[in-house]
Amino acid sequence: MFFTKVHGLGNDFILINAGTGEGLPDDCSTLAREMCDRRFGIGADGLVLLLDSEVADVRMKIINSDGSEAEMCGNAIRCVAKYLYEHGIVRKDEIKVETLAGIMVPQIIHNNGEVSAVRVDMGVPRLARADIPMLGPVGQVINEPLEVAGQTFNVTAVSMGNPHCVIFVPDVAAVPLSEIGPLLETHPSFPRKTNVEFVQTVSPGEVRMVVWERGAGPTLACGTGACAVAVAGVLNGYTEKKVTVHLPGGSLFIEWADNGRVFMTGPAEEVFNGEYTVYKQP
Ligand SMILES: N[C@H](CCC[C@H](N)C(=O)O)C(=O)O
Repeated sequence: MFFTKVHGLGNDFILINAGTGEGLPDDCSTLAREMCDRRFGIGADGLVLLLDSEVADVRMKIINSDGSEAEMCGNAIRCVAKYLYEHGIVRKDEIKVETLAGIMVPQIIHNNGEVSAVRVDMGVPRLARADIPMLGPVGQVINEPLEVAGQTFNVTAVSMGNPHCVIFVPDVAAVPLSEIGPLLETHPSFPRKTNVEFVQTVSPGEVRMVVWERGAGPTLACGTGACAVAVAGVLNGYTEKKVTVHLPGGSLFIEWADNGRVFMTGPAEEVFNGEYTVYKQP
């Protein structure tokens, strides 16, 4: 099985151009867990399968390193767009990608004859509690107290097709991410679990965040998470609708446009190609 290793700001993926899906196992969750294992496999935050689509240029199936399938992935879709363009598979500046969160439209950004970045229309954020999904009364979840391990966090919930629990703090460096992240990820208020973002406002146009991802744990970057953070910042009155989001792996530029849609701009890198053959011991 041939693969390409890609990343967006260090949020890394194994990308397989799978076409009809022939040759893939029925259970891709186990394949993802094995391939993503950083000791016994290739190592990655997730497995991205490119499949034929009847409604878009390609269908993107995202499987986290724990084997769970995600509705959408911001860093991966930038990598997918650049891969499709540079390999001549879809030689268009606007590429339609079918995902469980809907059809996303990454745009190739050129500079000096090269692909310098990808700008993605990430669609309209879902803010109704039921659409996150999150348990509780009808309405939005903005700066709402949530009890975790005897502590109370004020959370803002945003869905970019996948769920995000955003918490503003004075200093992200002081957040015990590995302790609190998994507790929030699996909090009973989130029936499909959630991604968890802690954010420090630097200025109305700049924030710093760390992320504990659903199904992957701490990652260097999260594209949908950066979008959720940008939306939460506006909802709480902390930031403007155009914001630079600094993550441990680098920065993304997010705009919540007047038409209600969120746009994310950032880099995508192809690192190496390989062939994955499982040699089961006899
Ligand atoms: N772990 C996420 C999927 C990957 C999202 C992230 N890597 C991104 O760049 O958006 C989830 O289960 O919702």
